[in-house]
Amino acid sequence: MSRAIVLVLDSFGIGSAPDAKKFGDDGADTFGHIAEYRQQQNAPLNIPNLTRLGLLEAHKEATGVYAKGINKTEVSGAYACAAELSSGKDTPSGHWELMGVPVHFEWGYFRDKENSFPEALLAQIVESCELKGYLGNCHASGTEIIKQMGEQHIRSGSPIFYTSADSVFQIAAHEEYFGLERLYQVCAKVRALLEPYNIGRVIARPFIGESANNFERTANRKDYSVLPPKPTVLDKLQEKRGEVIAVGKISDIFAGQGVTQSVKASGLDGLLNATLSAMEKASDNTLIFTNLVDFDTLYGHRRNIQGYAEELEAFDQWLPVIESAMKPDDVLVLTADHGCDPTWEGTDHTREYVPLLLSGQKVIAGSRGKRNSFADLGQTLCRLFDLPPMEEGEAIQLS
Ligand SMILES: O=P(O)(O)O[C@H]1O[C@H](CO)[C@@H](O)[C@H]1O
Ligand SMILES: [Mn+2]
Ligand SMILES: [Mn+2]
Repeated sequence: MSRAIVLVLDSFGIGSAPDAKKFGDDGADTFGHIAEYRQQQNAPLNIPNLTRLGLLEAHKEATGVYAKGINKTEVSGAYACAAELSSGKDTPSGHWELMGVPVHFEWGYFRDKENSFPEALLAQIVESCELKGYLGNCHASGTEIIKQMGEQHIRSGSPIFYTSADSVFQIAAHEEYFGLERLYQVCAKVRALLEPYNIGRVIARPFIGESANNFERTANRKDYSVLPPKPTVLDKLQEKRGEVIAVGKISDIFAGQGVTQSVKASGLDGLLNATLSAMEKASDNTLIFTNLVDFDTLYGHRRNIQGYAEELEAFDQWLPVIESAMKPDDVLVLTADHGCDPTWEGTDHTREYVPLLLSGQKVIAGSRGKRNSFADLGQTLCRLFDLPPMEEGEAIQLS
């Protein structure tokens, strides 16, 4: 009997995927470009533990070249790169596919950059949420739009609606002036009104502060996702009386489906401390599933290369701590849900390969090649937990 600890470094892509061109992302490489930037700064990325677990080799499998400036070491884990089958490069699709359920249908999108939302929908929202009006109604970066419209929002009481290349409806509002609970209520209503539009997520984006110079988003972000289209590994494990401990955003991403315990935490240290406490308590037959959101939200979307690099170095330092909390049969998995290259144009995700780095006492080191789908991880977990196989994905050989 085993336990698996799956850490999703949200947005940590390792090179443009075979179908990246379709997304305008040919040449994107979140990891490779961060490494290149740091080499140019004469401060090469210091990630000895990720390197030991096979990150450099997985990136080379994906791109054909080694990331710049990083010293190679002997690899002690199994490593692969995986392409995505799902139609979109969004967070729910990436996570569901990792758990064995790629998204084969097309999401609805609000593609217009301005006046993005249909008028009929906006009218319904205003009426059912008893709003005076709304601001935004465009594609935007969440931190920029609160700078631009936050003060007007406080004066008018109208929430800020925006979207992106993802299938999302995002609502920013001030935690105190508008009220956090009221924002959540509005999001829940919008979630229901979006039914005919096939939209993946509504995201509540609360913020605090008094003026454009000091508005700040808080950890009270909440995602209202639709249910995964089919049962995932989480459901299968739960059926077999296994435990699924979801840390951070994971429970929201699966709309609670298949989760037996949800632990909320924020920040890299907060999320990894919560993961460690789960590792201390969890019995056999448990999946501990953690999403590390800051890579994406604070650095990828903000196109903050140096911030992303430092977060990677901080994460690397955590790895020996996590490894020392592992039991002999535990398997640790490091992966990602899509890319978000901080050197790329715009502020959206990038279509990339993700790393699959598997380690633990029973894992034999070495390459596991290029995988066609993130769902190979789901199939691997099914085998590890002795569950019936998923419809998609090929299990990765551990030993
Ligand atoms: O710019 P912010 O608000 O961080 O939003 C980003 O986060 C959302 C979820 O990943 C994406 O749709 C993108 O728009
Ligand atoms: Mn994501
Ligand atoms: Mn994102």
